[in-house]
Amino acid sequence: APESLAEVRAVLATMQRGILYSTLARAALPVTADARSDEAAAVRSAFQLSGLDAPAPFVGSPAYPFISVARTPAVAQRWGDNRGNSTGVSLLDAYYDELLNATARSPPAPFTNSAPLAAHASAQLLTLCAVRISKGNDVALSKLAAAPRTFCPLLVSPAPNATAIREALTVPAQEAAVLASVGAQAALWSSAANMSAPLDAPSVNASTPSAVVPERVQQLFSDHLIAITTDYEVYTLLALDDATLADACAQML
Ligand SMILES: C=C(O[C@@H]1C=C(C(=O)O)C=C[C@H]1O)C(=O)O
Repeated sequence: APESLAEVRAVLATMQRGILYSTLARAALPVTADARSDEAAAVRSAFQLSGLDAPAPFVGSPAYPFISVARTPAVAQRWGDNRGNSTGVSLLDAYYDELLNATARSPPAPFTNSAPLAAHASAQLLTLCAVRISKGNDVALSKLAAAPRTFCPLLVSPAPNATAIREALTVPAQEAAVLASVGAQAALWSSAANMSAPLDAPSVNASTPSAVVPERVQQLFSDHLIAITTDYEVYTLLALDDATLADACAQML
């Protein structure tokens, strides 16, 4: 049987912590224009050389293609997202063209050999993002197992409607909870601790700004990770083979 949704969400929460820590690690390193384009090229080719970068979205099972495919309106619509909120770019491009520059409030000046460290922090961050997205597979299977009456009628149709499937998979309250916790963690973990706070109720020194801009970390999740994770959930259900689908839907009868 698939994992429960609660179990999968606990894994997503753990991935989120890893993504946050990698964001903080990268934010502690220099971001110059040169370093940015050199690093982008190095990280891009590392992902490609890994052999896991597929030419089309969602081809095969490796996690990596999701971060290098531009989420154009056509791609978003293919996975049932008609809300017109496609970014038009890949996560990788958004990271190097926008997010990296805007996330750290005051990156340090370059120092000898800072470039490899910075590239490694980014590669780790992007890898964790790809793994987080790949968990959409488990999320979708647990939702199907928990609510066959909702999903089976949508899936057995000869021409399944991606928009209806996406709507059934989308949980706005959970998205809001994820974004709230991302914002809180980004602020708390990158700020100076309030040393007089009680141990069981940590807080930050409000007079010192956090090292990263929480809204930019939330943007990584709202514009990219949640959207692409949901794409992969839709893909997973559309790609189920007949035997698996019959099995999942048998209990409904
Ligand atoms: C991953 C889930 O599915 C969707 C995507 C979410 C996410 O990426 O965090 C959150 C809620 C759902 O809209 C989930 O329900 O947990």
